[in-house]
Amino acid sequence: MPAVAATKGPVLVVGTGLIGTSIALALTRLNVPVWLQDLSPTAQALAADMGAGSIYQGDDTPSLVIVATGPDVTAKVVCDCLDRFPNAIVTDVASVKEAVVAKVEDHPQASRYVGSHPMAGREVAGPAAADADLFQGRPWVCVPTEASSPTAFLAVRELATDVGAIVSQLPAKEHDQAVALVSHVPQLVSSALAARLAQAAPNALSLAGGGLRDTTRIAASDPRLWTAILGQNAKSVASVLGPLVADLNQLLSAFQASEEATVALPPGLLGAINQVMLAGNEGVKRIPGKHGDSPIQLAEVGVLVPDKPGELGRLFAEVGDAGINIEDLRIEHSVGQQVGLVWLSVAPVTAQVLSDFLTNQNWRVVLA
Ligand SMILES: NC(=O)C1=CN([C@@H]2O[C@H](COP(=O)(O)OP(=O)(O)OC[C@H]3O[C@@H](n4cnc5c(N)ncnc54)[C@H](O)[C@@H]3O)[C@@H](O)[C@H]2O)C=CC1
Ligand SMILES: O=C(O)C(=O)Cc1ccc(O)cc1
Repeated sequence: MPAVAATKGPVLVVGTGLIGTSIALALTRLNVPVWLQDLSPTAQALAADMGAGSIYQGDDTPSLVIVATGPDVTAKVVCDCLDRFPNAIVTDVASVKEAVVAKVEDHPQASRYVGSHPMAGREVAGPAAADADLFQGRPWVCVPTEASSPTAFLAVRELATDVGAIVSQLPAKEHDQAVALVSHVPQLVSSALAARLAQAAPNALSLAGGGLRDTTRIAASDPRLWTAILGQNAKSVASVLGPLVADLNQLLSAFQASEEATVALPPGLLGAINQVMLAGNEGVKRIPGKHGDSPIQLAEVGVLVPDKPGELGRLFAEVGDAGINIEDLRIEHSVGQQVGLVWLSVAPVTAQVLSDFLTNQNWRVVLA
C-alpha cells in the first residue's frame, strides 16, 4: 500500500456496511479525510466509532463519493449523489454493473461516474465485520461507461490502488458475465449444496471434513444481499447455470442407470464420472495464484497441531526458522479431537525439506 494516498479527499462513503466501512478504514489510515453516511444511524455511528471517518453533517462538499449500498438501490443513490454534489466524482462498488451503468448513463452528469467492483468480501455484512486490509492484493474492476471522463477514471483507479487492490478494467456486460462464472454461480452452488445438509442426521454431519467445509463456506453469506445481486445478474447467471445443470443431469442419468441395471457397473457410468473429474482438474488448475498472477502449483504439507494456545504460533515460527515461505494455509478440525490438521502450502521443491525439518522438531507430518 502506498504511504501517501493519491486519492484526493474529502471522500464521502454512502453506505457504511462491510465494504463501505472497509474502504473508509483503509483511506482513513492513509490520512485521507472520510465522511460517513448511511440510512441506518447505527451503521453510520458504528463505522465512525471504528475509526472509519466522521459522520457526514450535510454541509460540506466531497471530492469523491463512494456508493456502497446494496446493488438494487445503487443506481438511484449514484444519480442522487451526482445531483447533490455537482463537482464530485462518483463511483459505486456494487457486485453487478450492467443494471447500474444502464441507469446512470442516462444522467446528464454521467461523465463524473465510473463504476467499480472490488473482488473481495466476507460472508458477514455490516460495519462490524469491516477490515482496512480487505482489498490488499485483491482484484478491483473499474467499469467506465461511454460517458466517463478520463479524470473520473483516474480517480477511481487511484482509489483502488490506494486501498491495496490490483486494478483491471472491463465493460459492464463482460464484467457481469465474468462474475457470474467466478462468483455468482459458485455462491448458488455452495448454498444449494449446503441446503442438502439442513435435514441431515447428526451422525452424518459429524463426519464432515475439509471437502464439505471448502465447498460450503460461502453458504453462510447474507441472503438479502445475495438475493439482490443474483436478481440483478439473472441473464449472465442463467448462461453459466444452464450448462452446469445440463452436465449434472448427464451425470445423474449415468448414476440412475446403475440403480436400474442388473450389473453392478452399467456401461458409461465410470466414463461419465472420470470425465467430470478430469474436466474439474483442468478447471481448478486455471484459478490464478494468490496475487492474481499466473496459476502456480503448490505442494501441501499436513501437520497435526495440538488444540492448545500458542501451538500454531510455534509451528509458524519453526517453518520460518527453516527459511520456508508459507504460501497458503488451511486447517481441518475433527469433531471430538484435540488436534487440528494444518495444511501448509509451500513451493513444491521445499515440501520434502519442510517435512523432514518438522519431523525432526517432533511434529507429526503428513505429505499430501
Ligand atoms: N459483501 C461482499 O462480500 C461484497 C459486496 N459488494 C457490494 O458492495 C455493496 C455493499 O455490500 P455490503 O457492504 O456487503 O453490504 P452491507 O449490508 O454490509 O452494507 C450496505 C449498507 O448500505 C446501507 N444503505 C442501504 N441503502 C442506503 C441508502 N439509500 N443510503 C445510505 N445507505 C444505505 C445499509 O443501511 C447498509 O448499512 C453491495 O452493492 C455489494 O454488491 C462488493 C464486493 C464484495
Ligand atoms: O468471490 C469471493 O469469494 C469473494 O471474495 C467475496 C465476494 C463477494 C461478492 C463480491 O461481489 C465480490 C467478492
